[in-house]
Amino acid sequence: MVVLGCTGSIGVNTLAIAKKFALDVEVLVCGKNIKLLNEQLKEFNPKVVVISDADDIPSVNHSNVFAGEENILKAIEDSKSELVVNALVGFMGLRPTLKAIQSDKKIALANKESLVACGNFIDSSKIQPIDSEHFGLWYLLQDRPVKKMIITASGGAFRDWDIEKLHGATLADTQKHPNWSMGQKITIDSATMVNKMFELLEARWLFGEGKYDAIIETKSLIHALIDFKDGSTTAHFAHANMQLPISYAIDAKMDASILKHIDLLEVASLEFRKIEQERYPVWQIKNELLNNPNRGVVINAANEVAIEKFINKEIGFMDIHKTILDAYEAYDIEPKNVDDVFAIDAKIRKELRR
Ligand SMILES: NC(=O)C1=CN([C@@H]2O[C@H](COP(=O)(O)OP(=O)(O)OC[C@H]3O[C@@H](n4cnc5c(N)ncnc54)[C@H](OP(=O)(O)O)[C@@H]3O)[C@@H](O)[C@H]2O)C=CC1
Ligand SMILES: CC(=O)[C@@H](O)[C@H](O)COP(=O)(O)O
Ligand SMILES: [Mn+2]
Repeated sequence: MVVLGCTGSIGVNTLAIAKKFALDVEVLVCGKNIKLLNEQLKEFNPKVVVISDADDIPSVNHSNVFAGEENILKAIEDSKSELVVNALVGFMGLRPTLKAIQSDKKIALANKESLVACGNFIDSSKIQPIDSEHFGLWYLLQDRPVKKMIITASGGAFRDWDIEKLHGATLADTQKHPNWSMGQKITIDSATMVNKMFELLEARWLFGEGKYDAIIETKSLIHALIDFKDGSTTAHFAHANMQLPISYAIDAKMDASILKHIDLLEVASLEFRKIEQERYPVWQIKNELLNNPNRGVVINAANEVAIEKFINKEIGFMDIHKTILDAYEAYDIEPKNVDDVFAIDAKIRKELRR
């Protein structure tokens, strides 16, 4: 397989599963973490390696190392593997997703930004979702009429903070996720609830038109629920560990034991909460966005610029919400094709960075 983002949170878990099932790793792609990459190279011995920065090539212990986006795309195209695991973060994951589809590969997709920004132009039949909630929905779906699909949110780092204090929240504060250990960007997205809004769009593109919603389940032990028309609701329970979704994304017929079952007596109780707009202001456009899913490209670009500015201390935490809501109002545009997606993304980034 080809593993994009091998040094990240999903990438490392993917390689743990590759090791467990003795799977062949043909290509490894990462950014700047050359130390971890070199350890992975000793273990997996891929044919091709691609990193982000050409200056780092001499530090990589491999004879076939390339750098930059063009070489990521070439490595996908040239590979013999049938499967590409896309665990890159952000909009930069979109071109590799499109290239993998064009090259007739199956995609194990963690890079939700691909679907958020470009879902209308991506053939979802090629995708097995890695995202835990979408894996949960996929696991629960059966041939029965569905009324509503519900995904859960943890509530993120600030679910119990005084709302007045949120303006002063720092980058370090955003990273204190209550249940999951993940990369920096998704952990910020979890604190703003942007992650859940993205996941509703992701679900819409993966599973089609229908009713979708999200609620907070504070322990992240339930990942998805389906309300069936008959009045039954089923829920997907599993420990908060991405190795389960990754295993199925790599092999949909997975029949091995991956995680321990949850002991409900040990859990004792679960708590559900409504997602409140006061704490998570972006949530006010959730329904509107679900009715206009093509506008995902707008909120994705605005979110990525806002996060950059927040990390650089140019704006405060709550300004991330404001940037997204303002951009959603200012840019009432929808892409008609893939080229439009890239053009709209570039325009919004340029204008918001001014
Ligand atoms: N973490 C999780 O549990 C979940 C993550 N996701 C999604 O999966 C994706 C990955 O998330 P996560 O693993 O947490 O992110 P991380 O930040 O942990 O990892 C990102 C990976 O992308 C690599 N990368 C970044 N920029 C470049 C570049 N320019 N060229 C090549 N490689 C690059 C990084 O390399 P390096 O570190 O070497 O710089 C790293 O390997 C995101 O879209 C996220 O929303 C979805 C569900 C759960
Ligand atoms: C593990 C996973 O799938 C993440 O997307 C997780 O859901 C993030 O946590 P939040 O529920 O806090 O957004
Ligand atoms: Mn998720």
